[in-house]
Amino acid sequence: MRGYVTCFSLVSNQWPHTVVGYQYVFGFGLLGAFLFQFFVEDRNFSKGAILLLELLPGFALYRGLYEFSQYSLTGYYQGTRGMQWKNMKDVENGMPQVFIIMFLEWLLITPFSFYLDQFFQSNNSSFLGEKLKHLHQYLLGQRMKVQDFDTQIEINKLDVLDEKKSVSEILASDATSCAIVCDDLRKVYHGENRAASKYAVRGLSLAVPCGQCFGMLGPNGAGKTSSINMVFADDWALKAHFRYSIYKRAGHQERHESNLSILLWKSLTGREHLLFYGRLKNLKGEILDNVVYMDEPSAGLDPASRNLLWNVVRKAKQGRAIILTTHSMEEAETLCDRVGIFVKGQLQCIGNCTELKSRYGASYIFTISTPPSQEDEVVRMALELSSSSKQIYSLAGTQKFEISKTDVTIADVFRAVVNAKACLNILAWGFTDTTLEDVFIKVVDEGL
Ligand SMILES: Nc1ncnc2c1ncn2[C@@H]1O[C@H](COP(=O)(O)OP(=O)(O)OP(=O)(O)O)[C@@H](O)[C@H]1O
Repeated sequence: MRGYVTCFSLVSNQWPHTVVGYQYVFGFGLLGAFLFQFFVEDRNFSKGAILLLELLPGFALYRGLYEFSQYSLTGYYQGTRGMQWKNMKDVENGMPQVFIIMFLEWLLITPFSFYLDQFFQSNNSSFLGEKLKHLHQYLLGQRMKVQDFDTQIEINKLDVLDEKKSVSEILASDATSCAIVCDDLRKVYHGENRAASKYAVRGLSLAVPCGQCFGMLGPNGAGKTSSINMVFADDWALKAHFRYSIYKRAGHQERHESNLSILLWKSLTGREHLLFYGRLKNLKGEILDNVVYMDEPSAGLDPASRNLLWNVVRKAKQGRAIILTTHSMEEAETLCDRVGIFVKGQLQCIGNCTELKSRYGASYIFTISTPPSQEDEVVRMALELSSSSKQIYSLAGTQKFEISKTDVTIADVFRAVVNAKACLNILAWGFTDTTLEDVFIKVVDEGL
C-alpha cells in the first residue's frame, strides 16, 4: 500500500493530491477485499479476466499482498516459511504476472507522475517545468503562440533609434560612464494552459549614465515593471539579449564575449550576476553599487511626504543612475532628466521633458467652461480662432481644444475670449502650452 501512496504523492506534494492518493489506495483496498478477492478464490473465474483486472495498479498490489498472506497463513499452520522465491513457479498464485505488471507500471507511471508534478505546480518555474509545459502545449497541438510575435522587432521612432545607436556605441567603446546599458531587452510570458504567450518587453535598448534619473512612463501593462524586474528582481531569468555595462567595464577583451550568450543562473538576480562577473574581473564595489530603481515610489503618499521623498531622490541622484516608474507626470517632470514612454512593451519616445513637449506639442490647449447649453457657440468660437481647432474633450460644458501654434497667437485668444464674454457666460477658461500629460496621452494613443 505504501508504495502506491508514495507513487501518488509524487504527483504533487500538495495535500489535495496526497488525500486523493490515500483515497485511491483505501478504495482499492475495499474493492479488493469485497470483490476482487472472490474472483481470485473462484476456481471457475476466468484467469484472463483476473489478469485484466490486475492491470489496475490497485488490484495488482492487492493480489500480491493477498498471495503473501495466504502463504504466510499456510506457513503458520504447517510450520513452513511462507512465500519463497521458489513459490514464484506455482501456477496458481499468479505472482510472476503481478511482479511483471507492477514493474512495467512503475516504469510508465513514475515519469508520468513526475511530468504531472512539474506541470501542475503553478508556482513551478524550474527549467524542466517550463520545458514540460511547452511539451504539454505541443502534445495538445498548442504550439506556443506568441502574441504579435516578431523575431525582428521594428523600431521606426527616430529618438528610440538614436538611443539604440548610442547603446551600440557604448557597448563598442572601451569605457563608459553609464551605470545601466540594456541592449535589446525582451520578456515573453508564456501562457498558462491554452492561453497565448505574450511579449511584455519588446527590444528595449537604453543607456542610463551615473547621475541621471530616467523615468519610465506608460499606461498600465505597458511593460515597465517587467523591464525593471529583469534587471533587478529576484525571480526573473535574464535573456541572452541582455547585456550589462559591466562587460564594458571588464575590459576590451571581453567585448567579443559580451556579444555571446553568457552563463546565467535563474536563481541569481541581475545585480547578483553583475556582482559575480564583476568580482571575477576584480572590479571594486562602488562600480557595482551605483544603480537604484524605484517602482512608483510616491504612489499613495500625501503631498508633504511626497515632497520629502522627492528631495531625497534629488540628493541620491548624485553619482548614481536611477530608474523610476511613475504614473505621475508631475513627478516625472520634477525628478527625471530623461523620460521614455512605453506602450505595449515598446519604447515609443525618449528624451527630456522639455524636448518631448516641444516635439509633440505643436499645439496650444484651450480650455473653456460655459453652461452646457452654450457648447455649440464655444465650438464655433474655437473654429473662428483656427479652422483646424480640434476638440479633444467635452463634458458638462467644459471643453478642450487643440489649436495649432502656427494658427494663433496668445493675444488672438485673449481678444476672442474678451469679445465672447459679451454673449457667452464664460465660467472659466485657460490657455496652456502642451503638458507632459498631453504628450503622454498623444504618444499612448498613437502607440495603441
Ligand atoms: N507574471 C505574469 N504572467 C503573465 N503576464 C504577465 C505577468 N506579469 C505581467 N504580465 C503582463 O505583462 C504585461 C506588462 O506588465 P507590467 O506589469 O510589466 O506592466 P507595467 O507597465 O509595469 O504596468 P503597471 O503600470 O500597471 O504596473 C501586461 O500585459 C501584464 O498583464
